[in-house]
Amino acid sequence: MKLLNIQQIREWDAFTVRHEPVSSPDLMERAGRACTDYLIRHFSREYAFLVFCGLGNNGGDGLVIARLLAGYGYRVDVVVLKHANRRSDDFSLNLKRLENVPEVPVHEVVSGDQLAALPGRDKNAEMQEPDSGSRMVIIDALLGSGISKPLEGLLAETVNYINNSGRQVISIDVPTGLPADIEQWNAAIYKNLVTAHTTLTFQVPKTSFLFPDAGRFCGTLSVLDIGLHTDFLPGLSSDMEYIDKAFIDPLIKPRHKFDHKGNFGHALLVAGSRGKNGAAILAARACLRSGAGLLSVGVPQHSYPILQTAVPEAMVLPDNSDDYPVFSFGPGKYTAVGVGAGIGTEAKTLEGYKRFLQALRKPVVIDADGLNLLAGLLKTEPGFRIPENSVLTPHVKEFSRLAGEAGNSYERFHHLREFAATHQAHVLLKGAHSCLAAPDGTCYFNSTGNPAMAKGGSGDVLTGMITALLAQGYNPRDAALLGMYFHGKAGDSAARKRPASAVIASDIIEEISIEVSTA
Ligand SMILES: NC(=O)C1=CN([C@@H]2O[C@H](COP(=O)(O)OP(=O)(O)OC[C@H]3O[C@@H](n4cnc5c(N)ncnc54)[C@H](O)[C@@H]3O)[C@@H](O)[C@H]2O)[C@@H](O)CC1
Ligand SMILES: Nc1ncnc2c1ncn2[C@@H]1O[C@H](COP(=O)(O)OP(=O)(O)O)[C@@H](O)[C@H]1O
Ligand SMILES: [K+]
Repeated sequence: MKLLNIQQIREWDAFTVRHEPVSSPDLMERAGRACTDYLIRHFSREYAFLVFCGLGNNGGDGLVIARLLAGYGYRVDVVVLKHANRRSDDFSLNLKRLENVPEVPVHEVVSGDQLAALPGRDKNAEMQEPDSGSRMVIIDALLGSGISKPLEGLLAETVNYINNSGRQVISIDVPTGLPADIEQWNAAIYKNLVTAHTTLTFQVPKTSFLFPDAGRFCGTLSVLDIGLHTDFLPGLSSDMEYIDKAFIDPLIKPRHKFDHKGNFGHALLVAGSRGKNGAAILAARACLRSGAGLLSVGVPQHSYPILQTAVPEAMVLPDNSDDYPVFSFGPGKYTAVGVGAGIGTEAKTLEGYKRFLQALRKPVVIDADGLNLLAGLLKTEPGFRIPENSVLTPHVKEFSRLAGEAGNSYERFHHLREFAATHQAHVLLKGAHSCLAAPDGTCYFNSTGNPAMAKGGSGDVLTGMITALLAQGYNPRDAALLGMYFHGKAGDSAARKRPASAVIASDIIEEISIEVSTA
C-alpha cells in the first residue's frame, strides 16, 4: 500500500466522490460505519461511549459513530466542542440527523469549566457502584487530518481533560493535535495532543504514525478500509510503502510436488561465541523454519556439541578457534550467508571477517556484531565496500554506529535512505514499524509485530529468516520484506498465546509460517 501525504489523501477522497460516484455525506457515513463495526466487535453493551466532536469532518465522523452506536443499543453521549465559528457542511448535516435520535444527549461545551460537568467524570465512584454507570470509553473525534497548527485554548484544555480522564481513548483517523504528515511534526511545538490507546485510521496510515517520536500517540493502530477508489492509485507517485498482506502474498513462491531440498538452497550462518551460542541456535532454528533446504552453521569449536545437540537438523562447521569465530572457512559452496549474531568483536574475528566479506560473492545478511565490525571497517578503511546484494539489519544503536547519531526519528530516516543509496545495500532499520530502505530510495514500512518482541533474541530470529529466504533464491529486497513481515506476524501469533511480557524469541520461531494466509 502506498503511503500518502494528507494533500494526496484529500485528492483521493475527491476522486472517489467524483468517480464512484458517492456523495461526501455517504463517504462520511461509510467511515463512521467502519469505525462502528470495529467498536461493536471490541466492546460489549456494558460499555458506554462519550464521543468528543470538533466542528469539522472529523467531528462529523464522531456524530455518525454516535448515531450508529445508539442504533445498536449502546449508551452514547456526545460532546460538541465549540472551538470555532465555522462548521463543515457534513458536520452540520450529521448534527441534524442526530437530533432525530433523542436517546443520545448532546452536550455543548464553549469553555473549559464545562468539562467538569460531563458524564463519566468520576471514574472512582463508578467503580464503587458497578451498576450505576457503564465502563465509559472516550471517542476522540475532535480534529483529524485538518489540523494546521498546535492546539491552544479550549481544544488544548479538552485534550488535557481526555488524557487525564483515566478512560480508554479511541481516536478517529488521527489522535487530535498530531500532524498527520511527518514533515509537519515538531515535538517542541506540538505539545497538546491526545494520547490514544487505539487509533482507527481511514484507508492508509498517516506517515507520522510510523515514526516513534510522533507515532507513540496513536497506541494500537487499526487501518480501516473505507473503499476509496483504487483507480486513483496508479497515477500516484510515492516512494514510501506500507507492507501488508496484499503486498506480500504475490511475492511468495509456491513449493512444487517434485521439489527437493536442493531447490531451496544451502544457507550458511556464522553466529555465536562463548556465552552467546543462543544467538546461533535461534538464528539456525529460524532459518530452518523459514524453508532453507540445507543449513550449515559456522561456530567456534567449543560450540560444536552445543549446536549439534540444540539444532540436530543443521550441519555444524567448526572454526579454527575455541571461543569466537575467526572465519577459517570461506563462503564456498553456500547459496546465501547470514553473519554477525553473537560473534563478538575480538580483533581476530575482525581480521577473519574482513577477509570473508571481501571474498563473498553471495547474497548476505549482516546483523548485530557483524554490523558493529562493519561500522569500524567503513571508518578505518575508506576503500572498504559492503558486499553486493547485502541486507543489513541494524537496530537504532547499530545504525547510529554505521551512519552517525540522529536528532530524531525522521532525521534517522533520512540517514537510512542516504546510507542505502550510498552503499547500494538494503538496510532494514528495526523497530515498531521496521523500515527497509532499498538502494533506489524506496522505503518499506512494516505493518506487523508488537512490543512482545522487544526482547533479546528476536533480532537473531529475523537474521535466520532472511538468510533462509536469500538461500531460496529470493532477491535481497523480497527476502528482506518477507522476513520482516513474517517475523512480525510470528510475533503477533506468539503474543496471542501468552501475555506480551512472557513471549520469548523461541516462541516467535514456533509461530513462523511463510505462506499465503487466508486471514
Ligand atoms: N478519506 C478520508 O480520509 C476521509 C476523511 N474524513 C474525515 O475528515 C477529517 C478531516 O476533516 P477536516 O478537513 O474537516 O479537518 P478536521 O476535522 O481535522 O479539522 C476541522 C477544522 O479545524 C480547524 N483547525 C485545524 N487546526 C486547528 C487548530 N490547531 N486549532 C483550531 N482549529 C483548527 C481547521 O479549520 C480544520 O479544517 C479526517 O481526519 C477524517 O476524520 C471522513 O469524514 C471521510 C473520508
Ligand atoms: N515494539 C515493537 N513492535 C514491533 N516489533 C518490535 C518491537 N520491539 C522490537 N520489535 C522487533 O523485534 C526485533 C528486535 O531485534 P533486535 O533489537 O536486534 O533484538 P536482539 O538483537 O536482542 O535479538 C526487531 O525485528 C524489531 O522490529
Ligand atoms: K481525532
